[in-house]
Amino acid sequence: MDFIIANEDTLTRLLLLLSAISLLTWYAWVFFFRPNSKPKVPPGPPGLPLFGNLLSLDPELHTYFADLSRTYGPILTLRLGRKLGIVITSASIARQVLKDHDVTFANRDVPAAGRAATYGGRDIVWTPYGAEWRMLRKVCVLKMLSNATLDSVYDLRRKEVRKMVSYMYGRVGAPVDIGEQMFLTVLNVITNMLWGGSVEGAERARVGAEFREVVSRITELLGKPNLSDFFPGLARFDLQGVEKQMHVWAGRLDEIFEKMIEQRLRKSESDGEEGSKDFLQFLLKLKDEGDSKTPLTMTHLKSLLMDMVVGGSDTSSNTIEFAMAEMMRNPEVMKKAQEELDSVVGIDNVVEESHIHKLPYLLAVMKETLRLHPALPLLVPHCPSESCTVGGYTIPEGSRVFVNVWAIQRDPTIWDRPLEFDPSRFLDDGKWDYSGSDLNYFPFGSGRRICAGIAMAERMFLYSVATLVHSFDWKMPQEQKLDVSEKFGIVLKKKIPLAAIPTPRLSNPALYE
Ligand code: HEM
Repeated sequence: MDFIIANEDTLTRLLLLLSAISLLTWYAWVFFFRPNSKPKVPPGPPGLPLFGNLLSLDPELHTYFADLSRTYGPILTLRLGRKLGIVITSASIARQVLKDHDVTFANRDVPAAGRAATYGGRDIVWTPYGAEWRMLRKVCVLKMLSNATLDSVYDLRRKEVRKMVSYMYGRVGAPVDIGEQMFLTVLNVITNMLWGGSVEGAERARVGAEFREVVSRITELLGKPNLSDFFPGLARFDLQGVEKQMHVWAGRLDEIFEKMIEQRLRKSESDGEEGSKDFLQFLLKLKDEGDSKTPLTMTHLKSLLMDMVVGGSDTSSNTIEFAMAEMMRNPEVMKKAQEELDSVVGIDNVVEESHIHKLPYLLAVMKETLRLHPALPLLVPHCPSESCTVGGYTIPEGSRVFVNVWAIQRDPTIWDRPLEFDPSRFLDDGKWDYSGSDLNYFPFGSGRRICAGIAMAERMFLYSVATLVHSFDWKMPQEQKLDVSEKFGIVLKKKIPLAAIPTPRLSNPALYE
């Protein structure tokens, strides 16, 4: 009997021991050895409780992010209050986001400022990927930004560019603010296409300066880190006043839109069907026709006008300003561009848009300008609609994804002498284009959310820059240094505006009329 009891004791101890060993083994497997089924979020700098990395953000986000990537690698995490920011700084990871997982990342993380500027985010830029976005984009691309429409309104571009040349001719010998003049020109082209509105004479400078300030304030607010975005619970307090300011600035544009729409409706009533053929007229007609599935509403209509004015103006004019500054800083580039123009256009002639297809060097100047100074250095932030694995890490649903195209296009492993402005790197082969298919060079973005205005941007840039450098030689006022440093915003701009002195190159004063 004693023997049986002793054996039972041993058995119990043995069972207990085995259970303990199994438990320990399971624990070790789960916590130490089992591969984690979900990869971790990317590494990133340590942050403070609650605020994370918010307080250490540098206002020059594009250079700050590039610096961080040198420590934390091509995909890194920033804790921005309650939101995760993911920064991507390599072509291969950018490809995964914008191409391989295109649909997952086709949404935007709409900032409070964006919502305030666009009637609740009802425009192309901020609307989530889906039927409404497709409808808006189709309307714009087909009816305003297609090559066919752009061909049909060449006269508008010509009129505005000639007006600018004539203004500059009148100021020969004195500095001209090139960014301001280009902004006015692009704005007049856009508003002419929208509702036939262009301003002349003294009004041109006044209205243009006002518009420029409004657009510049709007893009500044869109690029500014805002607590409302990082602590959604605090959004209704608008602690930094970003939304309030945005309502003021965007409200100024809204007043203009309202006025134009009202005028147009009155005119349509009196003229009947026969009326203008501009984009506003087309949109009003489309709104009235209604489409049962995804109708265009008045809110959509106004937010499209907002996209065209804000998205199309200083992106193009800032790029042209950078190009002029880079060419002036690199006189051999300016010389080559002028020689090309002289041989294609001639010195006793004016540039026409039909010439631009015959100017490969100028096209290379545009590509090189957009490589070094991409107008949207972090694109427009994307946002995954569900958690997704990228570069071996998890990007959680709802993160704000910054693709640092500015840094990728300066990557020394891709680009030889990356900081040098050398358009000839784009001459040898047709390898680099604006399609976004090569993620080493994608100044207009890539994938579904690629820029909707590439054709227009290309024409405006090439035609305007061709005209500026064909018509004039340019120099800096004596006491001023030429500089190409940048100021971050959702749209990159020159820190110091370029004011340069034009000297006529063409023989006949009639060519400046
Ligand atoms: C040099 C000039 C320009 C550059 C470099 C540029 C670049 C870009 C970039 C990088 C994006 C974001 C792509 C992404 O997030 O993946 C974008 C979006 C957009 N751009 Fe442009 N852009 C320029 C001119 C224009 C013009 C002239 C217009 C129209 C008049 C325009 C309209 C738009 C619109 C509507 C979007 C939003 C697209 C969407 O979310 O579906 N852009 N642009």
